[in-house]
Amino acid sequence: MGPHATHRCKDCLSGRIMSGGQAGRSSSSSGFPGFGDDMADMAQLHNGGPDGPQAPGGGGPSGPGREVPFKRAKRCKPYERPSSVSRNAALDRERQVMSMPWFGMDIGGTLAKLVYFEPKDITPDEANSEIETLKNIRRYLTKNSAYGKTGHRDMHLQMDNVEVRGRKGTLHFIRFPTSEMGNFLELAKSKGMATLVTTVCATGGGAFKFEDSFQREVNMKLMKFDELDSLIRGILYIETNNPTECYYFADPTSDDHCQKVPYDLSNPYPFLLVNIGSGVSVLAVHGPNKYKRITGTSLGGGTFLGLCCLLTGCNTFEEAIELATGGDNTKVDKLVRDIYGGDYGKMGLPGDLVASSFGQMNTKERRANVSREDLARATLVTITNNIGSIARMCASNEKIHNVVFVGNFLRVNPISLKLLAHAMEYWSNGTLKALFLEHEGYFGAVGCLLGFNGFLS
Ligand SMILES: Nc1ncnc2c1ncn2[C@@H]1O[C@H](COP(=O)(O)OP(=O)(O)O)[C@@H](O)[C@H]1O
Ligand SMILES: CC(C)(COP(=O)(O)O)[C@@H](O)C(=O)NCCC(=O)O
Repeated sequence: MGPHATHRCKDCLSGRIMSGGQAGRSSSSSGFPGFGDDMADMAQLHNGGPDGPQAPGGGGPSGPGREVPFKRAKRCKPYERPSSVSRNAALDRERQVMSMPWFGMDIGGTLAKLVYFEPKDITPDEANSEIETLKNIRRYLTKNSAYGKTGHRDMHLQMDNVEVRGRKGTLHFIRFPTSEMGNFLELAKSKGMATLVTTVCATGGGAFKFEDSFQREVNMKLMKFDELDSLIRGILYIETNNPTECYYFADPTSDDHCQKVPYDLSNPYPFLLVNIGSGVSVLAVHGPNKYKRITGTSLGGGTFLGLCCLLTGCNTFEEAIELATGGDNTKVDKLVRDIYGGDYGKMGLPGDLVASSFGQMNTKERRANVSREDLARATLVTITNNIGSIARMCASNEKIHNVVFVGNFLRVNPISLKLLAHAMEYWSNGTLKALFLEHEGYFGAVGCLLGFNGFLS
């Protein structure tokens, strides 16, 4: 290592997922420490090195997981002082990233999640110099709860008085269908986004798929982050900032006694993380920067919605859940008692256990007797039980007791929450605990918004 080389790969520093507050506002060239000349280089490292962004942590579809620390260790390299050209590029990048508005975006297979940071500590000087477009965008986002036909702000999830990149403010949570990306970009353009120098922190498959459209339509650069890194970073940040984020269900099968109980996740490791989005990823998390993707399944939230639309003619997730709420899956599924006439005692299988999902639907008579509601319920139970079963096996293999379920499949979906809670407890004789988080599908978006803090602290 020469005199200008310092070994400062982030992986060699102690694991730190930081809240923005840990980077103050007054000691770098930009006034934001941690966003100094080396930012672009660090960003390159974070994104998987000069060869481009890193792939999700799995070893291929449903394949064996690869240890993330191993992958990173390979990238560990001595820091070299950037040339003046790359220093200028880094400064440009820094200016773009630090200029408001600040967004974190997770563009998934079904939903795009947009987290907007509204600064509340604006000084009079800043307010005076703030351009009108920026003020309008802030007003538009924070005064409305619906955007166009399909954009929604989840006001109940809003987080006030939080610190991001050293600034105090409010986090707003917005979602829209990924299929509406074209309309979103048009709306953003109509609000003057293209006239701002903006870099948006982005994650999820869509950060790659739509990168060119963002540049072309709204002159926005996407700073890409890996979705699983972002997911974990977001969970740790939100959990730290919201004391009532995590909960479990006591007595999940009892209509009368089931209740949501807060759970303290401040010492979370190890935990199994099951992200139920369009598809499902299962991770074993041992530390802020130490996790592996164990497996995944393509039978996820997208499958539930797709099958439900096919079977019932419904058109939205909300409609699908409403139908399922009024349905009875035992008219569709074949239970152990339908086969045994009761329990299969020797193997400990109770009579009311589903033996075969949709197993009754092979006869005309049965098909004639099921409602759309029953079909929706059976679809929901099938997908949920399958995920529960995979989660349980993974937890048992990894010898992990806490299983944290996230992802928008769990949105407005108490049936699946309770089924998962029951399944974990019942099949493990009480050794596994299913935990849930209030911000269900927004962790990736928050995590990538915080991205810099993760490696510049
Ligand atoms: N309003 C909604 N529209 C579509 N799907 C929804 C909605 N709310 C919840 N979901 C469920 O959430 C899943 C997407 O979850 P999410 O975590 O956002 O994953 P992704 O990143 O793959 O889009 C859908 O497949 C569906 O099951
Ligand atoms: C490819 C994905 C990581 C994309 O994430 P998503 O948009 O579904 O949240 C996810 O859909 C997944 O892990 N699918 C399962 C692939 C498998 O292991 O079979």
